[in-house]
Amino acid sequence: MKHPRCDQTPAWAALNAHFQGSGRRFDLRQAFAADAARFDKLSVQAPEVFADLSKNLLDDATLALLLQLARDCGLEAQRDAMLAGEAINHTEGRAVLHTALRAPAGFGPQSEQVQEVLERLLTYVEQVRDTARSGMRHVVHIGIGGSDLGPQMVVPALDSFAHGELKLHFVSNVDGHDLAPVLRGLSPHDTLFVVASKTFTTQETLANAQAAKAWFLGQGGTDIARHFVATTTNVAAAAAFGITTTFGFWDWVGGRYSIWSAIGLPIALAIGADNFRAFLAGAHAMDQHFAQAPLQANLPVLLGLVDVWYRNFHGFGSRSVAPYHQGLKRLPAYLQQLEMESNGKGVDLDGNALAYATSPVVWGEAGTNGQHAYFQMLHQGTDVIPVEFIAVKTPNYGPDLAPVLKPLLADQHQKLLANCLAQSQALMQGKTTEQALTERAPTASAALDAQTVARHRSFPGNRPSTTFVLEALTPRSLGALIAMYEQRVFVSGALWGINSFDQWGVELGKALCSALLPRVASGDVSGLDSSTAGLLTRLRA
Ligand SMILES: O=P(O)(O)OC[C@H]1O[C@H](O)[C@H](O)[C@@H](O)[C@@H]1O
Repeated sequence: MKHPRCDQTPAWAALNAHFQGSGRRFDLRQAFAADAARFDKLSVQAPEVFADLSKNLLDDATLALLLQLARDCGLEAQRDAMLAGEAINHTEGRAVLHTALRAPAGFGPQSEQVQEVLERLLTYVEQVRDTARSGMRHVVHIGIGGSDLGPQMVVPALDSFAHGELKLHFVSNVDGHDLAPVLRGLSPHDTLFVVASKTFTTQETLANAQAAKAWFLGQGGTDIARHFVATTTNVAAAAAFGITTTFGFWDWVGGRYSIWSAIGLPIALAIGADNFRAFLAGAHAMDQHFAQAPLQANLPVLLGLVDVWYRNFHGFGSRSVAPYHQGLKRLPAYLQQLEMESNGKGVDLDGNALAYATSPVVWGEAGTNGQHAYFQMLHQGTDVIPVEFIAVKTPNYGPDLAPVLKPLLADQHQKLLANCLAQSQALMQGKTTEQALTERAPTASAALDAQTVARHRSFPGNRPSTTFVLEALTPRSLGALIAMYEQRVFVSGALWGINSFDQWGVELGKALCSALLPRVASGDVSGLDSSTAGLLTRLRA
């Protein structure tokens, strides 16, 4: 069924008028002063994730119009079509059913095959974990993009749940500087290689897998069948490569949504079967919330609506993610693929060029590190960049924490939380020149007059942010958090009327790379543009 594109709806026109009127002049400070209940009204408790949306540029009228936009675009019907397994990835003729991977047995589409692989995978996982001390203690996961970013993000995030004897390594880049240092110091007899590729055709992954296999045999390794496993939808290609132990998944799982499939093998190896099931269960709980909660209390829906409000009306071009948990340091990279590969599209479902913006740039760094690098721009730069803070109430430093560290790290955790709160407060409050004038600036140049210094030291404020709070970073809460982001990306994509589930934009570079590869070897630059020819010649010289 066809649904109206956002810009073809009455709500879109009404939002435009509202933005041109009071919407663009909205002031957070006044909104908080005028309404003591703002936090209560604009915060949502979803499964495992509490979200404070109150520091966003939203008033009742904006929210009502955004919810109307969701209805005008048939968001609920679009959501239900995805969850029911309709082929909503229409350019590839595929369903989009990553939600089926985390549903309990017997629930929804594809359950039987999902459970069959999951059981086999988790049985294998427990065998490897049980014998890690005497068997394979190192796992080298080889994959890229959606076959890498998820495990690479989640394994350190859940470090305190990890098997003490198993060490996980990740190799993705075709650059040998990725593989070489990982293999240095490893020995084939206690190393397991996991070759992860949905298609099993990806240049980088196949090159690294070939090199790993050659290294394994060269170092005296013998049992490829035991030391190499593949996670893929292309079991035949893995077999042709010489890998007989394979855990499959299906074309209705997008690469960037595949963390819940066999691609999650390294996560399951690290945290074990029960914790992996909890990770899936957390995501399923968020799916149920997304499927059932009324739009105005539906967290992924509200987030997606705010994204559209900022991108298309305020014109904000990027969003920064600041997880205040070191374990989540790879979350921004994970979210980059999730959001920018999904929604970085320029045509609607019928292939018509869009007259409005789609995916913002998503970027970030773990807090507090980012504060000492680019937060300057967030506070005083000329662009308004909404920031997303993630705070975790209760830390977990894992087993065997030295007793002397306990009170010290408890204190550090308080500092971490205070920093997180201070940043969103500072973005919102800002500081006027008059306020700055009342303060002494110890490092200010004596040659400058006070007014000039105060202008440099003032902050515009009224800069929006969202803060998510998790009780603790656990397999379950992390599963829910990731699912929340996935569904939110679905929401903005559905309103924009784009296909969030293909990625044709990565193909041209791959094709040109294939054409250039023999030229890099031969030096033949005939017919190339002068820049490419000049660079190629220089790189070969
Ligand atoms: O899993 P693979 O088939 O090896 O693909 C790995 C990655 O490469 C592609 O270029 C896509 O842009 C990604 O969506 C995908 O996750």
